Parts: sequence; structure tokens; C-alpha cells
Amino acid sequence: MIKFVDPDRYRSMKATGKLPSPKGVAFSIIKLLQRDDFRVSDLVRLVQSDPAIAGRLLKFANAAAFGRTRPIVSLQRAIVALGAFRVRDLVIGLSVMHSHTSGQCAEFDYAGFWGRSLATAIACQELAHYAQISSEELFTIGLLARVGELAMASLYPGEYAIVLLKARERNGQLADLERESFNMDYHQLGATMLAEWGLPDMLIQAAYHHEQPDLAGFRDGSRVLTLTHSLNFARSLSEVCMANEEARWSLLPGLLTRAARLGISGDALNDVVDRMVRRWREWGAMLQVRTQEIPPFAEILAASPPSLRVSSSSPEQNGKLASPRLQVQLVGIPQTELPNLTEQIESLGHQPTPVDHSPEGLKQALRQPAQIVIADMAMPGLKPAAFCRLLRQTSAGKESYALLLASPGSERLILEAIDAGADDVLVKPLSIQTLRVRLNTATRMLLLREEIQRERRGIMRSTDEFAVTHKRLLQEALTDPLTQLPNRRHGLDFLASEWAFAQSNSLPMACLLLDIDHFKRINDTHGHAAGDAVLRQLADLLKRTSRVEDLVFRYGGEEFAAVLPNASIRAAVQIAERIRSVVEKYSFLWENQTIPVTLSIGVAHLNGGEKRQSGVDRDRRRRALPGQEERSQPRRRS
Ligand SMILES: Nc1nc2c(ncn2[C@@H]2O[C@H](COP(=O)(O)OP(=O)(O)OP(=O)(O)O)[C@@H](O)[C@H]2O)c(=O)[nH]1
Repeated sequence: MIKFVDPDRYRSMKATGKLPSPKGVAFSIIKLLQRDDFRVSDLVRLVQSDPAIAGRLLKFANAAAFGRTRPIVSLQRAIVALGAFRVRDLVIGLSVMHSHTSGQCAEFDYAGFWGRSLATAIACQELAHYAQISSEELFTIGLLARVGELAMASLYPGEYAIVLLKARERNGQLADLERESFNMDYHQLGATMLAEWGLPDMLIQAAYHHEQPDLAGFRDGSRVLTLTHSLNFARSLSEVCMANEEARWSLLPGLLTRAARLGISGDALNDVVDRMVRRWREWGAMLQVRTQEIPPFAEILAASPPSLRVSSSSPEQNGKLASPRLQVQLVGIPQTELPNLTEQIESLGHQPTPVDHSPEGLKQALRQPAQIVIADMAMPGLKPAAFCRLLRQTSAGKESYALLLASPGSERLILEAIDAGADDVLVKPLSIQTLRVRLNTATRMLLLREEIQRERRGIMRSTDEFAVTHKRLLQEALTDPLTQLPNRRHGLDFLASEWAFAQSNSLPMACLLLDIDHFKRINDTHGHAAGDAVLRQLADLLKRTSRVEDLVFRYGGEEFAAVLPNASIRAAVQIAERIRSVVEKYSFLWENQTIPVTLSIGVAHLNGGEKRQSGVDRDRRRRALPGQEERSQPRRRS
């Protein structure tokens, strides 16, 4: 249940003029679409008056997959393809974004807010087919899901800055702190604004609950729950996109779990994220929104945790090593110092391997670095910072512990090397005690990294398992166990979304309801198991005779239905006749006996956007009427 802001309070907030709102063309479009008699030509005229918006709508229309092979070049076609209400929602999103790129609240990161919101919007679009909702609607709701935060910052810039600081200091829930200070939170304010702008209820519900989808009380398997989970995942992905490397690392487990809930993992997840990031960067450049470059997702997952720096005050472990003998590579150590260092390292129980500083030796060290690499900062031919950077470029080098040996007075070089990825620096001359402490620290760090890696592999494994189980459960929830066809719930959901799509895009579509004639007699004559076999064989036959774009499902009992997107009434009747005749001629077998089966088929049709009730219901009423002589005929209804 959404708790909207009290209407009187909302009215007085609006009266301040500070509440974010769609301006100019967007405002006029809202007003136009509130009228029952609006005309598409008026909408086209309005959009044309703002060339920036017109250009973006064309890009959206061309990006959307409407099965067209040629690009849409006219604004009128773009608006028809998108549908008037989606145009309205998109324009609202873009307008609010453009008129609120900065503001008065000192602690509110306006650029970061829109960067994150745009990333959420694009990620939502990538998930459109999971949520079975048009990608433009998802774009808008992704962009505006947190508009309540922006509104708080606009209404109460001073007080909200304090709330934001508190939330950061205490690492607390922003919404709780908002309620303490303003007696409302950004979810409530955002939902109230979206409702005022006329966005569809399902999108508002998803925005309101997207932080905690499981507490919303939505029915399992419902579209609104999938949509809310999609938004939840998209938001989490947007955080990953905007985070620095260190913060990104800690966000990954949450992101993987959310992806698993949607049944996305492995290569599919890598593809979704990489495509999303590419489009986010493209759209960010076009809309002047802040984005940042991030590595391919597979690389992010494969990388080790960000380097943990060693402090020189690490406690000594009584001279005892925390792990068995480690490989220590000695790179570029002067010949005069090498024997002594080698001996010290051996006496501490590790295995030193000297590498000379010739180009070949360095290449070898970089190609196959040991667990601990000790390099002399004065090695000829390569600056210490460059060595560290090269070392960190390879996956084995990322795992190594890099320890540099410095001469006194080389502070600048030390700082550069630390910045370039060195883990620790030791200043010469070295005592055996210092070396022992530092090698013990290195050992502990290596063990810690290994443990983190193990934990991460565990998380990845369980997320993968979770994704597989989730997919299987979802599959089961949507499949009829006897025939393995989509079940009634799946079929009716598909029908509803195709119906809405056809209506808003003025496309034809049809639905067939197929009923086995006198099925009760088959059960009574041959037994229930024979009836089951007929249902299974018929399901296989229907699957084989339907087109790829159609969906055949078991409506219930001995009734099946077929949703035929983009089918004219003529095509639908032809398909129905073909199915009827194939079934009539087919030999249904049960224990070496042939059971004759015939079908009666009802045809419901939507002609170019004409509004009707569910075709299935209408057919059911109609089907109850004809007498027996009318059986086994397609019945036409448009
Ligand atoms: N074997 C089997 N029978 C089923 C199944 N589901 C429903 N039925 C049977 O299907 C029969 C449907 O009976 P009716 O609704 O009278 O349909 P009908 O005999 O085809 O009559 P008309 O629809 O008027 O042609 C009932 O006997 C149900 O028990 C099933 O999964 N397996």
C-alpha cells in the first residue's frame, strides 16, 4: 500500500513553486493527454516545438524493437510507434532531468543523482523482457524512481543537507531520517508526484517499493513484483556504475544476488551489464549527464579485491611465520646486497629466487611473478612506479605482494610507487627483525586475499545455483505439468501484454480458444489415462502447427488457447481452420487404438486498436451457445 503525502500538504508544497515539475512542452503534453478527445496531430505539433525532445523521441522509437527493418524518420511515425502515453512519460522524465541539474542543497550531489538515475533507467530498459513491460515505460520509471529525493532537496535545501550528512555519518536509512525530520519520506513524496503527472499505477507501485520488493506484498510471479525486482536490480547496478573501485567491490555480492533473483547469471549477466554501461555512456554524453568508464563486468568479477595497504606498525607475530614457505622473487637487487638478503630470507623459512635486471629478467618476473616480489627501487632501466604498474596489469601480478627496497631520501619515488600499486616499502639498511616483521605482514595479507577470493568464489557459486533454481521454479510456476505447455496464468499474462501492445500501436491481433469436442466421452469410454494421453498428444500437435511468434497454452481441462500477435482476422481464421483440419486427420493413439478427436475453435480479434474486453471471455460466452451440429468448426468473431 502506498502512503501518499496528504493532499493539503502537497498542495501547499506545490504552491511554494519549488517542487520539481515537468516544464514547457512536457507540461502541455500532460494537459493535452488529460483530455478524452486529444488528437495525435496536436501531440505531434507540441513535440515538434521542442527540437531537442523531438530528436530524443526519434532515437527512442528507433531503439525500440518493433520488428521494423527500416528506420523511423518522421516524428509522427515515432509517436505512433511509441504510443501517446509513453511519449508523455518519456518527455516528463527528460524534462524534469533537464530543469534540475543543479540546486540549492549543499549536500545533494545533483550530477551524481542524475548519473545514477540515468544508469537505473538504461539498466531497466535492458531488463524489459524479464519484466514483460515496454522498455520506454521502464526507462521513465528508472529515471524518476528517486525523484522524491530531488524534491526534498528542492523544498528544504538547508534541513535536507543536515539529514543527508546524518545519513552518511550513521550509515543510516535515509527514509527513516527523512520521516523523523519532515514526517514524510522520499518514497511517499516521489509516488505522490508521479501520480500527479499521470504515470501508470504499476510503475508508481514499483518505484515506491523498489528498495524492498519482498515487503511490498505483491503476489508471487506477478508482473508488478518482477518489475519491482527489476528496478531493485537496476538501482543496485547503477550504484556499481557510479562507485569507485573500492566501493564497487563491496557492492558486488548484493548485485549478484539481485541478478540471480531475476534468473540472470554468468555470461548473460556480463552481457546485460556491459551493454547497459555502453548505452549509459552514450546517453550520458547525449544528455550531458555524468557517467564514468568502468571495465568489462567479467574483468570486475575476476579482479582481486582492491589492494589493502600495509601499515608499518603491524604487530609482530613473535618471529613465527603464519604460513608455510613462500616463493620470494628478488628483482634488480645489487650484487653486493644479494647474498646477504638471500640468506636472511632463507633463514626466515622462505624460498628466494633472484631475477636479474636485464630486460629479459624483468619480462620473466612480470610474466610469472612469485607470491612475494621484492624489487630494488634503484634497479636500472625501469622506474619503480612503472614496474609496479606493469606488475598490476597481469592477473598473477595483481595477486602478488609487492615490496620495494628504497634508499634513504627517496620519498618522492616511494610515494609514486605506492600510488602505482606497491604494497609496502622498506628503507635500507635492512635488519633481520624488520625483514621478518614485513614478511610476516606480507604472509598475512596473502592469506587474507586468498580467503576473500575463496569467499567470493563461494558467493558466485551459490548465486549461480540460486539463479538455476529460481529459473526452474519460475519455469514450473508457468508450465502446465501434464502437457508441458505454458499454463493459464502464463498464457493470460502474455495475452494481456500483447493485447495492450496491439492496442497502443494500432496493430491487429487474434486469440483462438480450442475446445475438444465431447472430451468427457473419451474419458468415460477409454479411461482417464487415455484422456491424459490425448491432451498430451494434442499439445504436441498444437506446438508443431503454431508459428514461432504465437503462444499456445492450456487454458484449463480440455480447453487450449492460442495468442496470435499481429494476425489479421483472415489469417486467424485460416490458422484456426488449419489446426482444426490437422487435428481431425491426426491419429491419436492409446494402447494400439485410434481415438478420433475433433476441435471447436472460437476466434476473437482485435482490429487496429479497437478496444474490447478479453477475447477469451467473450469466446467462452459465445462457445456456450452453439448446438452440437456446430461443433468442429472455427467460429469467427471480430
Ligand atoms: N483425462 C483428463 N480429463 C480431464 C482433465 N481435465 C479435465 N478433464 C475432463 O474433461 C471433461 C470436460 O467435460 P465437459 O466440460 O463436459 O466437456 P466436453 O465433454 O468436451 O463437452 P463439450 O465441451 O461440450 O464438447 C471432464 O470430464 C473432466 O473431468 C485432465 O487433465 N485429464
